[in-house]
Amino acid sequence: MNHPTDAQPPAEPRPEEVPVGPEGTTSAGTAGVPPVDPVAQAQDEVVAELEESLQQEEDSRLFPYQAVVLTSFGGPEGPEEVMPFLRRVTAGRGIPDERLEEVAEHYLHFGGRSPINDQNRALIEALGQEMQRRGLTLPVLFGNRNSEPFLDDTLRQAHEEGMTRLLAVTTSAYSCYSSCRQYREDIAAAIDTLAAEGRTVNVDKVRQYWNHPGFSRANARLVTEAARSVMEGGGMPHLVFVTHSLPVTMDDTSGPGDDEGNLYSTQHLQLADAITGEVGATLGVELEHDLTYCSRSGPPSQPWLEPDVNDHLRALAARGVRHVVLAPIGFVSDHMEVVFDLDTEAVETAQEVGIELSRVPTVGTDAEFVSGLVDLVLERAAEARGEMVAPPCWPGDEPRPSVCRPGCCPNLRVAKPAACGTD
Ligand SMILES: CC1=C(CCC(=O)O)c2cc3nc(cc4[nH]c(cc5[nH]c(cc1n2)c(C)c5CCC(=O)O)c(CCC(=O)O)c4C)C(CCC(=O)O)=C3C
Ligand SMILES: [Fe+2]
Repeated sequence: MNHPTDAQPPAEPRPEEVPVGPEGTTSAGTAGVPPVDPVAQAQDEVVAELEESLQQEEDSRLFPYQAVVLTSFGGPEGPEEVMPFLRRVTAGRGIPDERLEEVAEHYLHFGGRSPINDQNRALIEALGQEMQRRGLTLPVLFGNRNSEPFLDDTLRQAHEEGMTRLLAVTTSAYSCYSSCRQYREDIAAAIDTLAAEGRTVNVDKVRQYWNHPGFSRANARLVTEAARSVMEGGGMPHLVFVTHSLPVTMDDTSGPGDDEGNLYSTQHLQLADAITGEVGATLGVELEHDLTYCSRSGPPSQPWLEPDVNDHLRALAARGVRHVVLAPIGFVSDHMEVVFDLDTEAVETAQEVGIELSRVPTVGTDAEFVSGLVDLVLERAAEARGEMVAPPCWPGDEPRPSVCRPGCCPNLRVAKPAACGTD
């Protein structure tokens, strides 16, 4: 470990503190060995002790966890992986074949390689660096739901190395079945697979972080930068926020219970409003904004959240809007849904209708976001130790629970066990 720069230098030891060697002699003056300066040696020992106690104190900030697991969707990394990946994602889900072939085309258009795993490896690297900077020594592992490295393999490897209490950080910020419970079901399935091999592993999860400032404020800053450069070019930006569409029934049931619901769309609307207010205040203008959706799938007869981002760009153009800042607040990195559905399709639509589109980057490995994830890890560890925590929130003052409540964001097709919750 490096010496912490802000630590006090060890005090000069007094003569009576100079340690005594095993034979009852101080090491100075031992015959045949060059004389050792007893003061310097004592200082070294004091430093070593100090470092050890610092180390223990540091590790206790993450107690009881032995590793963080970045838990993500996964994606193919070569053309031969595309169809097996898509079949895994859609198993038992009634996605029409035409839709699968169409999605396979999107991947093949990029050489059959999704950027998502590389982006997650970069995030793991950034998380590791930020933890190291703060003197936190936990390993950061990688486990996917739909592609290698699979979550169960990662947990098995961790167990083989003696780790049994892990903390999942997912690459999904909001609340709905696809963004939360489905991850929890896949974590439970991985835990079950290991249990069948006689291995016991516990996994907790950080709260959904749509309103953790590390995520929300980083998004606000990125949108501000994009809007500012449109204004510097003489345009008036119209803010279009975009997220993954869902079947309306999935949005209706997102959240703590049937009577509440619509948590997914509500969270996005609240964040879009808050960011718009923030950008406007920073730039000294009143900006218009809307929330739109992308990446719809499922049969046409099934209603999904609307408006589609492409339809909305056409409608805005018809109203005379010329400059759109497109903010993909629903996504954490520039993966396939962003590079295809937005940077390919939406960009084409904008060109067709004469809109100048400036696409805001996703949070990716933004330092504020990465630092926020480390804060979430520390927060969850403190919570697991039974300490009082004051979870920071923006917008609003309601953090999502890190242990999901019974029945939240239900699986509408089959009931399955889910980890990190009370049901
Ligand atoms: C809310 C949400 C997120 C955001 C939260 C999160 O990040 O988890 C997300 C992320 C992602 N979705 C992804 C890919 C896919 N999603 C699909 C299908 C679906 N997604 C849904 C929702 C979401 N999806 C839904 C309701 C479906 C319908 C079928 C079902 O109910 O499951 C399909 C099947 C084909 C199709 O229908 O398009 C694919 C291939 C990738 C990987 C990208 C890459 O490879 O770079 C990522 C990050
Ligand atoms: Fe998806």
